[in-house]
Amino acid sequence: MAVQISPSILAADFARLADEAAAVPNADWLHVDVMDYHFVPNLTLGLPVVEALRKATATPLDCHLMIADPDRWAPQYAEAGAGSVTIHAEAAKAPVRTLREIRAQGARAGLALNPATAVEPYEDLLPELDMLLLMTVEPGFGGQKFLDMVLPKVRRARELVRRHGGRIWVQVDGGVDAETIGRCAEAGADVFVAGSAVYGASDPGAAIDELRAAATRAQG
Ligand SMILES: O=C(CO)[C@@H](O)[C@H](O)COP(=O)(O)O
Repeated sequence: MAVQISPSILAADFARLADEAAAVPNADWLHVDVMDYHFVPNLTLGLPVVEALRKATATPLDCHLMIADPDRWAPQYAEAGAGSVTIHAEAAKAPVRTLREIRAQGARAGLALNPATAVEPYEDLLPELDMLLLMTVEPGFGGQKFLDMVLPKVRRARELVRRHGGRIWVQVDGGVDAETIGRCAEAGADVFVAGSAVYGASDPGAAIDELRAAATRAQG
């Protein structure tokens, strides 16, 4: 599948979110990290900001819920207009119901796995999914170093997805930059979240072009 780049607004200026969204017109998605001080030791934003961003940009929102009770809140993010809503396997208590509710609201449904969470136990959930998100840092903060140990899991996820028809996107998130993105693409990822590498660059749009080119080259 063609490479997709999803810049993470966690690395953007929160006081100027509409401008920051406008600074990346070539992004496929805008990655919105929702954190609640419980599932991760950080707090970011919630539904009102997602609703406001939805009106401020035409770029679809890729909401990644790092929250303790995704079963309660995920459908509301889809209802608020997110194009994709991803819940964590480690937090969801009723993932089948929640993933179905996300889809019923018209959004794509994603399942995220922390670096130490294996993908194989979730094979039976694949029919409920549009995307698997493999964290390549421990969730909670931007600007961390990419964890190479996740790359074999990216390969295994791609193989599982292939056996189930190849329809599901494989997203990587954390420490993705112009160097690490090639290894992720080569391992089978096709959707790339990048915070610091995009919003830390002097020209965020050019940084996206560079990431896309590096991933496309590595896909071969
Ligand atoms: O979900 C997270 C962190 O928990 C990510 O989306 C980060 O925001 C990515 O930031 P960089 O590692 O690219 O700076």
